[in-house]
Amino acid sequence: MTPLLLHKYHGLGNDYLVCHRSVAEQLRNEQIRILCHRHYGVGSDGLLIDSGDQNNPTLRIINPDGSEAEKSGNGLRIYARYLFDIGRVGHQPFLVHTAGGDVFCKVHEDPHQITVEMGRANFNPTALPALLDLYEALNYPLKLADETLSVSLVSMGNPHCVVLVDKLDLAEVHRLGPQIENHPLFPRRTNVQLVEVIDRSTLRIGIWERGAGFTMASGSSSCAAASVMRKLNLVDNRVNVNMPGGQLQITFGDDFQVSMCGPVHKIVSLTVDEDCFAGGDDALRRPEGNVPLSA
Ligand SMILES: N[C@H](CCC[C@H](N)C(=O)O)C(=O)O
Repeated sequence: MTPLLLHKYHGLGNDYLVCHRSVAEQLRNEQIRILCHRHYGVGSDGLLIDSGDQNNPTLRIINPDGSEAEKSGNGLRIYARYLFDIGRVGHQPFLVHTAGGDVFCKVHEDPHQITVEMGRANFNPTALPALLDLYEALNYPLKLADETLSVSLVSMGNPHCVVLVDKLDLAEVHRLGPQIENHPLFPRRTNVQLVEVIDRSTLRIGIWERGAGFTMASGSSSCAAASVMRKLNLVDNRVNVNMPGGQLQITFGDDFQVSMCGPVHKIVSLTVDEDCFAGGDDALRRPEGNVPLSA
């Protein structure tokens, strides 16, 4: 086994491990999940795999539950900064391939600031996918076990279900997030955002990520929430999205082309000891967050 060299970065507290595909190819899906575990591994909201070749940067995104995401906004900003740090790119905009579409990234003169052209917000439910034969699903009544919610669906290359609320309550994100993430309407599950409109240029959002759960921030969620609020004419073309981890700036071009700008910070480069995996898959049956009294 060649050394398992990893790099850890975060975008507004949405933290990711980054590795070259030559490292990822040595890892089983269960081992990636252990690496993401907050107590038995390095801990992260996912693994970013530097795929493609020297001149065709390609990003794969693995969630902590082992599922693969089509796109990640914070992940793309982190990947762009990683490519800058290893000297693969400079300050000129460059193309990155993802399963959710090709995007242009730009590392600013201050390399803590990265802009990503995230593509066009797609309001057609089949783009998520969602099992709805509708052209758009805005203010759609989504039936849950104990209630019906008014939701709006949008794809940023990955799926999003946006819930407009009068006042953001993060406890509601924890309560509703898993129910919506796993709703049968979404054959590949979905990311979830609860959104409070502060004014026509400011949102507060809470995020429940597909395959990751509650996160401090999410780039594609910020784009999704802002796009739905723009579609509903509740915000203008420049929106500051506030999350527990901080703020991203979202800007709309023609036809709901979405641009996202925000920070990235590097935490550490490290080599993982193989002993990390010696405990087998037991770690995957252990709690991640605050350990419950009945553990
Ligand atoms: N869990 C997400 C991918 C990461 C999204 C988020 N971290 C971002 O910054 O966009 C999904 O399965 O679609």
